[in-house]
This record gives sequence, structure tokens and C-alpha cells, in this order.
Amino acid sequence: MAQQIYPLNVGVLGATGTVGQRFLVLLASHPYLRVHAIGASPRSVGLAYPKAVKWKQTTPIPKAYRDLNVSACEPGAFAGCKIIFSGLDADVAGDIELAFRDAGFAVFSNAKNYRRAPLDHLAVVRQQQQELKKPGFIVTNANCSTTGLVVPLAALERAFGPIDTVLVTTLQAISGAGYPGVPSLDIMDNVVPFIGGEEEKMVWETKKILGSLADTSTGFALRDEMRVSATCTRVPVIDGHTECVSVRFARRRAPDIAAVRAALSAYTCDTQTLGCPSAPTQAIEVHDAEDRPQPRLDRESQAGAAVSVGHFVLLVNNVCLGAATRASSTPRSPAHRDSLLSASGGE
Ligand SMILES: NC(=O)C1=CN([C@@H]2O[C@H](COP(=O)(O)OP(=O)(O)OC[C@H]3O[C@@H](n4cnc5c(N)ncnc54)[C@H](OP(=O)(O)O)[C@@H]3O)[C@@H](O)[C@H]2O)C=CC1
Ligand SMILES: N[C@@H](CC(=O)OP(=O)(O)O)C(=O)O
Repeated sequence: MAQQIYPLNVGVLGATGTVGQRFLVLLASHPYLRVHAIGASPRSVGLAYPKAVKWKQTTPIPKAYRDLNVSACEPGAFAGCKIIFSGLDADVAGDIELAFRDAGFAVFSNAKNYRRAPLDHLAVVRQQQQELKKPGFIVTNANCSTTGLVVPLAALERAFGPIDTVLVTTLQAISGAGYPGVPSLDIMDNVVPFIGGEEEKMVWETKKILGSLADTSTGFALRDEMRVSATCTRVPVIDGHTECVSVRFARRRAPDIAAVRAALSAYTCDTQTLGCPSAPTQAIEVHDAEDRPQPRLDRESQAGAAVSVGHFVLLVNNVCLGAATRASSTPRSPAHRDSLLSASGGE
């Protein structure tokens, strides 16, 4: 394999949005990825980034982006980028991401459009490249609420065997709806007990992520035998989705609390094993205090890359672990990093 040259140039689509802004903050200090081009809607094209964006982060716009102009989301404008991160509105992500894939880019997306594509799986990227006889591919992040849920579920299954029933009720932050999102008169002093499409996504994506690979040509196999029931609500919190979870194990009675705490604390995720720069040091933070986790106190813990759990109420930062952190989690170890990035066309 040819020598990789670092930093690798990357592009961010939807760079002005809620997720796009997080991408730019994370990538500004990334050890071997550098933002080379950014894209957004025709409304923003041609403007310097600070003019185009309604910046909502608590830290200032990183210097590197202050003179960067927003491009149209067309492959030609991203020549020189090895990897594309997408925080595009799902209404437009489908066609745009496909155009980038067809132009040979490695696309890592947060939009829902290709989550059900059979070959949407990091483990079958090489297969996808061979089948299509092209280097480009699309891999998607899961729904943000689902992401928070599956981490502790995976930890519990690793320790106690299969789960057959999951009941979850979410209290989701308003940033999950993008910008400007839910009107203030709907959400202030209120709870909205419905988020369009979210419950279906949580049910299906949980069964996908906790499932397995069928084989490298058909992609994933769902956990069809698992019963998942989700109720999703929107609450007046800016960032951080809280989820109240109950589970039942298929082959055993409920383990005691001390064993559950130990299993959650001991869990390590793949990004930790691979040494990704934005991986958490502790994948699941188990709280002792009865009144934790709380969004305001716990969402920025480990730069938003961990899931916080206390008496199986969990908190996941929807825009970090739920979106930008996970998509940009490339491995730190040179060997792992080079093999993953070579699939992305880096050389
Ligand atoms: N917010 C969250 O917690 C999560 C979001 N997601 C998903 O990530 C994606 C981004 O979400 P979010 O950041 O919240 O959304 P926002 O609404 O905040 O941002 C959308 C982005 O898409 C761009 N865009 C809109 N229309 C077009 C167009 N016609 N051509 C090119 N670009 C366009 C916007 O550019 P402009 O500013 O110029 O209009 C903006 O940069 C969505 O698919 C969402 O479902 C996934 C997980 C979590
Ligand atoms: N639906 C999530 C955010 C989101 O955009 O999810 P998805 O990428 O699955 O459409 C929320 O409202 O909090």
C-alpha cells in the first residue's frame, strides 16, 4: 500500500447546520483530517462561512474557517478531498450523497436516507467498492436516539446474553430538529409527545445495529426476534437526549444492580479499541447519584462522546456521539488508520 499523506483533506456537506457546525469544531483539532471544502444550500453558496452560518456553538468559529467560502454541494467543488462528511438535510441528502459516491468519494452521512441500504455497513465497504466497481461508498450514522440506546444494550448483551424485549421512552432535545427547528411557542413550557418517524427508526435501527452481518453481499441481518417499543417526546432542552429504558433478557432473570453497573462500566466500544482520537475514555459513565444523568450537567462529559447512565435512564449528546463525533471517529493507531482510510481512497 502506498504511503498515506497526513493530514487528509476532507469536505463537509451541510456545514452551516446543527450537525455541520459540530463537525467543523471537531475537525478543527483533528490530528490527521483537515477541512478543505465546505458546502451548503444555494442560499449560502459563495458566502464566507461566518456570513453564511448562524453559529450556535458556545466556542467561537475556529480560525481555519473564517476565510473559507461555502461551495455548492457538487462533487466538482470538492476535488482534492478524500473523505466527505455529510450533515445535509434529509430532503436533499439522497441525491447529493449519491452524486458524491458516484464521483468516487467516501461519504460518511448523518442523514437517514441510506440507513436501510443493504451494503450500508463499514464491514462491507470493500464489497460495495467491488460490486459497484467504483471506489465511492456511503456509510451512514444511526439515528441519534438509537445510538444512545444501543451502547448500553450492547454492554448488557455482552455480559448477560440476548435481550428479547426493550421498552424505551425518550425526552429529546430541540437541537435534534435542526435549525430553526421546533417553534418556541410549541416547545416552551411544554412537552410534545410525538416526533415524526422517530419511533419507527428507533425500533428498526436497534434491530439492525444489535443484529449481525448476513454475509458480505446481502449486508446486515436484523434481530427480528427482539421486541422493541419506543415512545419519543420532544422537551425544552437544547442538547442531549434522555431515554428511560427497560429490558428483559431472553435466557435469564434480571441480574442484580451491582452486576449491571459492573457490566456497563467495563464496556469498551470499537472506537476505543481502534484508538480513534474522538473516542471516549469511558464508553458508558455509570452515575452513583440518584438524580443523574441530567442533560445540563452530563451532556458535555468526554466532549459528548460518552453515554451517561443512572438507574437505566441514559443521556446521549445527540449532536456529538449521536452525529458528528461518531462519523469523524477515524482510528488513531497508524495501522488501523491506514487500512480504514485506504478504503476511503487515501493513498
Ligand atoms: N441534529 C441532530 O441531533 C441530528 C441530525 N441528524 C441528521 O443530520 C442531518 C443534518 O441535521 P441538522 O444539522 O440538524 O440540520 P440543519 O437543518 O441544522 O442543517 C441542514 C444543512 O443542510 C443544508 N441544506 C439545506 N438544503 C440544502 C440544499 N438544497 N442543498 C445543499 N444543502 C442544503 C443547510 O444549508 P443552509 O444553511 O445553507 O440552509 C444546512 O447546512 C439531517 O439529515 C438530520 O436528520 C442525525 C442525527 C442527529
Ligand atoms: N430525529 C432526531 C434527529 C434526526 O435528525 O434523526 P434522523 O437522522 O434519524 O432523521 C431528533 O429529532 O432528535
